[in-house]
Amino acid sequence: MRALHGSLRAPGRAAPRPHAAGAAVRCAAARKGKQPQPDAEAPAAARGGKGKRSGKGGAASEQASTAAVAVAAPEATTNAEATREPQQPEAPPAQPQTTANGEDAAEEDEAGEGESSRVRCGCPWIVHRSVEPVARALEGDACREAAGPGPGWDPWSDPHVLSELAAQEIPVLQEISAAQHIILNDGFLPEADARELRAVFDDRFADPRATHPERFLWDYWHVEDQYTLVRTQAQAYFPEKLYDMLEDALLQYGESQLGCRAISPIWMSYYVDGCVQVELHCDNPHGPFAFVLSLTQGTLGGGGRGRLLDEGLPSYADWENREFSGGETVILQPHVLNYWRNFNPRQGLELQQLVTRVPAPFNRLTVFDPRFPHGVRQVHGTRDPRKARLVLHGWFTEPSPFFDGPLDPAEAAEALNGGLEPLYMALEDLSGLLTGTLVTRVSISGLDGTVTGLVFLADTLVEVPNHDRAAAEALLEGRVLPRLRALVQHEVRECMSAIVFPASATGEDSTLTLPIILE
Ligand SMILES: O=C(O)CCC(=O)C(=O)O
Ligand SMILES: [Fe+2]
Repeated sequence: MRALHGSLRAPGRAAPRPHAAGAAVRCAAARKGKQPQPDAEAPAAARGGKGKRSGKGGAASEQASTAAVAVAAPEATTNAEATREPQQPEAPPAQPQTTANGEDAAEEDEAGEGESSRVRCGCPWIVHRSVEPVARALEGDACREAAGPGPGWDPWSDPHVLSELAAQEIPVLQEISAAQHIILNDGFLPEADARELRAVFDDRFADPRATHPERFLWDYWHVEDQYTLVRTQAQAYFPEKLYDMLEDALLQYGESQLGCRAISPIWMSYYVDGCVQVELHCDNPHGPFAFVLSLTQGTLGGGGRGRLLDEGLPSYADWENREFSGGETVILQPHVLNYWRNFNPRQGLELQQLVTRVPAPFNRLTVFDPRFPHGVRQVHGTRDPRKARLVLHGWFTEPSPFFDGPLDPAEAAEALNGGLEPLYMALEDLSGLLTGTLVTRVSISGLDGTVTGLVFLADTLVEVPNHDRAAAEALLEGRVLPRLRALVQHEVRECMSAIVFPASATGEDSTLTLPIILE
C-alpha cells in the first residue's frame, strides 16, 4: 500500500507565518457611540477597513488573540489589516429533499454540525438553510450538467478514478466537509423586524413630493462599466434602535456561524431600471464572507406574503412577482475558475452553467465567498424605488477565535496556542497549495477540558493550481498526493481534538469557534 501522507512540501516554499491576528482581535468598543461613522468622503475605505465588532465575543477573544490560525503563501500578504484594505471602490432550516434540478434527496451537511436543517443541493458548493425547495432557490446553476468530465466534475467522486485507486490499494482520504461558497439563509430576521426595516424605506418614499431630510441620504453611484446603483449607509438611514437590531443579528450570525467577529459598515442599495453591478468583480480584501440581506418586495404586498407564510413557505412569490427582471446576484461557478481541468470539447456551456444566479427574495441572507468573481444582473422594469431591488450588503470580517461559555479565555488561549503548534506544522507543507477559510466549532468539556466534539461551520478552501506542481512532484517520487482539502480537514480535526483545555470553574461546557485561514 502506498503512503498518502509523508512529504507534501512544495519546492522552494517558505514556512508559513502565523497571521498577525492579534492585531485584529481587539475588545469591542461599547456598543454605542464608538462605531466609526461611515466616511462620507471615502466610502470605499469605510467598507473595507472599518466596521463593527461584536461586543459579546470581544472580551473572550481579546485574551485569546494570539490563537488565530492563518497560513500564508510567501507571496501573499500576512498582514490581516492590510488584506482588508479595499483595492477597488466597491465593490449563501429544514426540509427540501429536493435538489436544485428538482430531483431527489438533498444530502445533509456531512459535517454533522448539529444543524439538521442544513441542506445541500446538487451543487456541492451551495448550502441552503431555508424551508424552500432549493429547486426554486437558484436559477441557472450547474446542477443540470451531465455526468462525466465537464463542469463540476470531481475526480475524487468519479467511480472510475475511485475503482482504479481501490485496485491499486490506494486509500482516498474522505472530505469531512464540502466546500461552501454560497450559503442561503431564508427568513433571516424575525419577520416583524424585517418588515419594520422595510417600512422605514416605504414610508420615506411614500409621497414622492415630500421633501423631508431623509430623502436626501442617497448616493447615485455610477462607475462606468462596473457599478450603477443608488446606495446609502444603513446606519445613517435607519433609526438607531432598528439599526442596532440589524447589526446585532448580523454580528451574531457572523460570530456564531462564520467565526467572524466584525462586519463592515452596512450598505443599503436599491436597483431600479438600469441599475447593475455589471461585469464581474471580486472583493477579496474586504473579508472572508460577503453578505446580501434582501428587503426586496414584490407586488403581492402583505396579503400575499401572509398567506404564503401561513403555509410555511417563504416569500418566493414576492420575488417571482417583482416588477423588474434581473436583480439576482451572479457568481461565477467554481469549475469556471478551473476551466481546463474539466474541459469537455464535446460539451458547450451557456450562462447558467457558468454562473450561479441567486435571487434575492425578501429577508434572505445570502452569504458568499467574495473571492469569486460576482456581480448583480441588470434590473429592467420599474423606476419606482419601492418596487426596486432593495438589499443590505457588506462583509463579515475579522476572523478570530471566539470562546463561548464559562472557560477563562486567557487560560484557554494558552492551551489553544500550545495545541495549535502541531497544526501549524502540519499545514506548513500545504502553504500555497490551498486558499480559503475553514471555520470549526469545538465543544469543550467543562469537567476536564477535553474536546468532546468538532464540526466545520464553514469551508471555502480551494486547491490552487500550484497543486499541480506538487502533484507532479509527488508522482515523480512514486507517491499519490492526497486530496488536499480532506487532508487539511483531517489535520484540523486531529490536532484540535488532542487539545486539553482547562476545566471550567463551574464545570459547564464551553465552545470555541476557530477560523483557520489559508492564504
Ligand atoms: O447586491 C448583491 O447581490 C452583491 C453586492 C456586491 O457584490 C457588493 O456590494 O460588492
Ligand atoms: Fe461584491
